[in-house]
Amino acid sequence: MDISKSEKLKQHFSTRVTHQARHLLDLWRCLHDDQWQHERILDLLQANEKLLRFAQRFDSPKYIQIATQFQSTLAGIENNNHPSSEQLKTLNDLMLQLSQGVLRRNDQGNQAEKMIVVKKPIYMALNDSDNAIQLAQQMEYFGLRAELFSNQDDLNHAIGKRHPLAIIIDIDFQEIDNGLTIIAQHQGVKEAGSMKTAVNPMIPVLFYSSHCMTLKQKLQCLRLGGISSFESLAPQAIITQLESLVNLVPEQPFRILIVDDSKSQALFAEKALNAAGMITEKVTDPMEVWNVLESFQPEMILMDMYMPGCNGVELAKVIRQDKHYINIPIIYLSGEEDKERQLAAMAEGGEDFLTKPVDPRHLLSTIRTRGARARELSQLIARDSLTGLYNHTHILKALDEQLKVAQRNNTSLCFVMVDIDHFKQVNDNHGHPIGDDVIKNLALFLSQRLRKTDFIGRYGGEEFAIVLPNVSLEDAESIMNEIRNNFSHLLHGGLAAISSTFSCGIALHRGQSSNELIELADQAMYLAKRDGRNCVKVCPAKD
Ligand SMILES: Nc1nc2c(ncn2[C@@H]2O[C@H](COP(=O)(O)OP(=O)(O)OP(=O)(O)O)[C@@H](O)[C@H]2O)c(=O)[nH]1
Repeated sequence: MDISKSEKLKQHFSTRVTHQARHLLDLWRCLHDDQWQHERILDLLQANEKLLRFAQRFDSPKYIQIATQFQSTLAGIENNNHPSSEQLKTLNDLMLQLSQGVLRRNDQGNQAEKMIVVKKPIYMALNDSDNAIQLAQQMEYFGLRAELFSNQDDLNHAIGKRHPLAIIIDIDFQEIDNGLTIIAQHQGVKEAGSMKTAVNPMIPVLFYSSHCMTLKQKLQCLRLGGISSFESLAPQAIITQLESLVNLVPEQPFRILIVDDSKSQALFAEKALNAAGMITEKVTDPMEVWNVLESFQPEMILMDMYMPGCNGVELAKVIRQDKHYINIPIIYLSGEEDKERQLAAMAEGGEDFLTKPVDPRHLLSTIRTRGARARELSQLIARDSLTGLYNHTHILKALDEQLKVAQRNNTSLCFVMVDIDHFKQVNDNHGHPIGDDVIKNLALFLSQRLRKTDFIGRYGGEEFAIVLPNVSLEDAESIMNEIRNNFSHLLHGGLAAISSTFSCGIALHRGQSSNELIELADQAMYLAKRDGRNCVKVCPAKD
């Protein structure tokens, strides 16, 4: 076989591996909204077997190893139908590794492992073709591929042939309300105005209207699978919405600490939570809570009210005195039926009160709702309000944590500083709102182009800091150069349409402390500014 033929075959299998990995990740993601049932496990096993087959033909050791381990862990679950916390942890780690591989780039430096990311296109049907072309161009810089349609027949044909990642459609495409009618046909919803739900999974749709939509129209859009409706074609908002659709990183399972002196009750709660994919740790001696809090780092505590030695309310009070656990939701689970006592217990720091015997569905829905809120809250605390990236404190925390991981596993790590060029002039010449727009676009751009497992933070005003785990200096430089180049083509500020550039300094971790590493990246960035800006410098410098 000649080289080009074998290369072609390799590419063919690499695409299949990527597709199959994405499919497996999708199945895994759906599982988190549901219970672990036998059929679901069989689906996962089947998808994983296929992935293993493709990976073997593509000769990819990394994917073979992930799929083999996934298979043996799943096979262990098959018999008793729901996973233990240990099995959940293993599976989750494997899915995380898989998602890193099929994201935008693979940084192993090994050609055989480099995957081609095939993403479904986005179908775009807008009356304003100039704006559609401009939006499509901007989307391309974010790695999103759009296919444009100027008539309904072509659009219908394309949807019939292949479902896109999403559709962006004018509600008045070609004629009034025609966009809504087209989508209703494809989503299997006949009466757009009724409460009927579609039979098949819906294609995500972003509805656009050049005029102010009525509430009735907005409701129609929602019922037709609309994830958003827009009255402006500003790329940033649209790309942010699309971004959530391509995010493949599996959500981390909830970590719940169960405190109950009754072994059988603790076991009952553990089984119910594990069966819903949550990781648990149980403590039957309340005096042990402190040690487990530290080692397990739970996101929520499910606590019995009456235990020997101390009761749940006292324990909740002590836990809350520690600033690390001040916001941790505590849910009491008890046979206490006296409402007054229940309320008194909640006033002492409990989030909710469930009376035994509790219906497992009630238990799960309480934990999911409280857990999701608690996660949102901690995200808000860790995030910068303008960009949604980690704030200064948390990016440094992420750097410290990742340095420990790199040291423990003997893996590489790069720290990156990014600073927008001549930003003062942007503000002075175009005003602060346009300056803010540039900052937001760069944040979105970095989030889009880097792996979801990288850590991106807003370090200061127009300065960003990035932690790239498992990346060599050469790869980090080439990624940041590609991002720098693409960013310089982006347009910001709507009608003002200005472009902007950034300078970048990268330092490779070689056993330094976090402060030393920051200092090195800063020095490299200084060199980038000194050498004319709009460039990337690395430290240690290349010979
Ligand atoms: N619009 C906006 N401006 C900000 C924000 N934070 C900081 N700035 C501005 O960013 C500018 C930074 O300017 P300088 O540090 O002088 O650097 P520069 O003009 O980017 O020049 P070089 O870094 O040397 O290329 C200052 O004018 C700050 O007021 C923000 O959140 N929004």
